[in-house]
Amino acid sequence: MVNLEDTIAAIATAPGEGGIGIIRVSGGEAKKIVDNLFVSPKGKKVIHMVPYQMLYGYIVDKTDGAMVDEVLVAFMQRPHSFTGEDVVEIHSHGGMVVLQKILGLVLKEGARLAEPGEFTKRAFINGRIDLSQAEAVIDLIRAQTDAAAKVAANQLQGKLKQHIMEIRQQLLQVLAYLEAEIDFPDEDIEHLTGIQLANRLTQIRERLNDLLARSRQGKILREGIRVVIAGKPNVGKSSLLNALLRDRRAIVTDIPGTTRDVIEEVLNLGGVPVRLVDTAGIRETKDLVEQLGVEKSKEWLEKADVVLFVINSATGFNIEDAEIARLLSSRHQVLLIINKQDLKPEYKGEDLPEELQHWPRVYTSLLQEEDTRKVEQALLDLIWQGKVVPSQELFLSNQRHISALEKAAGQLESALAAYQAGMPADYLSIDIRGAWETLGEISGETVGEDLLDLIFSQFCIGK
Ligand SMILES: Nc1nc2c(c(=O)[nH]1)N(C=O)[C@@H](CNc1ccc(C(=O)N[C@@H](CCC(=O)O)C(=O)O)cc1)CN2
Ligand SMILES: Nc1nc2c(ncn2[C@@H]2O[C@H](COP(=O)(O)OP(=O)(O)OP(=O)(O)O)[C@@H](O)[C@H]2O)c(=O)[nH]1
Ligand SMILES: [Mg+2]
Repeated sequence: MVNLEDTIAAIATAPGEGGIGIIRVSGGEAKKIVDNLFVSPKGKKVIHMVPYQMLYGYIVDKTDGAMVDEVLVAFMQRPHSFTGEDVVEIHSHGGMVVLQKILGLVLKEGARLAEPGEFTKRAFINGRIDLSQAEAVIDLIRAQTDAAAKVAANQLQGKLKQHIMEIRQQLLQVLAYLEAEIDFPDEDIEHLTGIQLANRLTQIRERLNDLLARSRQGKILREGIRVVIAGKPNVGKSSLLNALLRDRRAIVTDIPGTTRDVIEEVLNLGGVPVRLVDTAGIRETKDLVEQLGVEKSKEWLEKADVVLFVINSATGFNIEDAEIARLLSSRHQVLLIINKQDLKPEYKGEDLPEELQHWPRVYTSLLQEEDTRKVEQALLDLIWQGKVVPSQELFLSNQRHISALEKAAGQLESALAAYQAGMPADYLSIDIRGAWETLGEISGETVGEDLLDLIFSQFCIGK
């Protein structure tokens, strides 16, 4: 456990070529420490820092009186700062030597180097933000697409926090009624009827389920999905990869067995980070290298979220395709790509086995640009399953939060079941209290030190 009494400091900007760099100092001594290093243009040593006003001057190394850099200094007075403590920022030139030198001087004045994520951790511990907002900070920094950044920004704004607070409040109210029931069963105070109680619990559970439905999308935007292109040799898998990437990434020839190794690329599909994987055509083969490729294809199929299963209109669905279909399980989402339609436009998949008929499908000729867009649209439809939540309502993407919501929904479910089985009030209250506690894990009110440390250690230094 790190000491929160210390004044901490770190370089907050990315190391490298930036024009300006920021050293952040937070804690009780922040003002004094920077004051000791800062000299105003008139040579004044002890300066008056006005909160939220930039001061111009120099950082001077007292040991030799040398000017280290020309800087701007900003002071944010507690509790009105990111961490809730006094924060002073030194905005210097961006070079690493200058930044390290100033940081060194700040440490010499008595600050300690901040742990990764310690500024944000302090913001959390001082009640400036809840845990879901702290986690949103990491997500925002790591976001790879616009949409993922939007989800994180919504969460940082406190939209999830708000829901969790309200739901926990509702649970507490129900608990209060139950306690009254348990403690003063005969007295003339307001009791909930059994039906009212069940209604309230059902409402809360519905609210949790509604949040969970939205979280699926948030998670996709945050983590992306893995899309594996599979099929027998020569059906046009690599052509599809190239078309989606708008790039000649993979070798395409009319020789079956062209692709030997998996090819992985990242694609931004309407804001969804898609990890697109082209695989070797799956077939029985005597060629050792190809065999290894086929093994790898099968391994990747296991890991796929979505499979683009490519078949060839000219040959129809044959025994080789059937072998590959057997490798797909109900866990996979499958989009059938019925390719080479230019060779046999009348083929409409009529020979597909009954159990595969329900898969969504696209008819393509990959020699045509607009068919690529048809594949993209079908893929997006499959990913979103026709439900697109307005972007300002997306604020849930983190598996930790999703698991807690699922657990809480389950606890309410079992409270309802207990009610239906006619169990006594104190029995119900155990599950309801459990749900209240589980939701507190999202906001961070009921999590242990270990988990906090784990979460904040994922941050970068200076955040
Ligand atoms: N220079 C700089 N830029 C930055 C940050 C920073 O710390 N320093 N941030 C750091 O992540 C982000 C901005 N986040 C911040 C969050 C709260 C406060 C803050 O001082 N809040 C006070 C005052 C608000 C007000 O005046 O209304 C408060 O909440 O009381 C500052 C920055 C991004 N840009
Ligand atoms: N006529 C026609 N030819 C296509 C179409 N799509 C791909 N091809 C051709 O089919 C051949 C095989 O394409 P690839 O993309 O290499 O096939 P693949 O599935 O990756 O094959 P392997 O890597 O061997 O498994 C190439 O000559 C492509 O130009 C299409 O829609 N129509
Ligand atoms: Mg290929």
